[in-house]
Amino acid sequence: MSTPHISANVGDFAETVLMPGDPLRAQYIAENFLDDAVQVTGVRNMYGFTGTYKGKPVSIMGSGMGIPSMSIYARELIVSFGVKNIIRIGTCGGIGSDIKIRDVIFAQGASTDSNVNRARVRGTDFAAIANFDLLLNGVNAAKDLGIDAKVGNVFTTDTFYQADDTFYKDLDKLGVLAVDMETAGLYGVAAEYGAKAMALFTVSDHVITGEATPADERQTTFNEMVKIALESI
Ligand SMILES: O=P(O)(O)O[C@H]1O[C@H](CO)[C@@H](O)[C@H]1O
Ligand SMILES: O=c1cc[nH]c(=O)[nH]1
Repeated sequence: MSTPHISANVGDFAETVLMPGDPLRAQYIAENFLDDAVQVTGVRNMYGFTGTYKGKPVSIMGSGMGIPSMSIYARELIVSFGVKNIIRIGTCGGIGSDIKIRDVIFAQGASTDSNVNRARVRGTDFAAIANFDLLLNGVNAAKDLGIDAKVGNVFTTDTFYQADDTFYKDLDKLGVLAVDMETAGLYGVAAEYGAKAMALFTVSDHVITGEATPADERQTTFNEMVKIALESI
């Protein structure tokens, strides 16, 4: 059975799917972290894989960039392939003054400049929040691995290149930790279709200070986040 964007059979995906934005990162994770990983979809080169981690079935699939792309894949995974848990593993821009590049951040909630969650409930402000169990398991896994992760509100934007960069300073005053481009949409889709979702990121750059992770270090910090996500399952 296939959907417009996923060519796979029912049962090809595990109940838990980890989703980085980049499909090549999905492939990297499948090849380096899973046992017996097989590719289960590849429509538009948005690769998805299923294998096991420490004996537990798990899938990894790219989400693409932005709420519309993530929302399409998350909905199809939940509604057509029976996926119960989606864990976004992404990169983000740091906002808070105590946020450093390479930090790991859990998105407890996701504010947004997108209209998708208002559209869900008659124009009201739906609070896009992580599933508590997934969040708790993730935070505990980070602790067990000795990784000092931050937990809090993030901001999901439709606009990677902000016209007015003082915008981030206003978010900082409200205690927002970081910016990404998918999480508020993922949390809304999961709530609408009865699945659990949670997102964690590594900070690739700081949108106020301009500091950025050197390319050769990105893989190491990315690996830590993947390990947290896999250990949390
Ligand atoms: O690294 P990923 O998961 O793609 O996440 C971040 O990187 C992309 C922007 O460069 C956006 O998708 C943003 O959310
Ligand atoms: O969405 C993102 C991700 C990383 N850095 C940003 O500025 N935005």
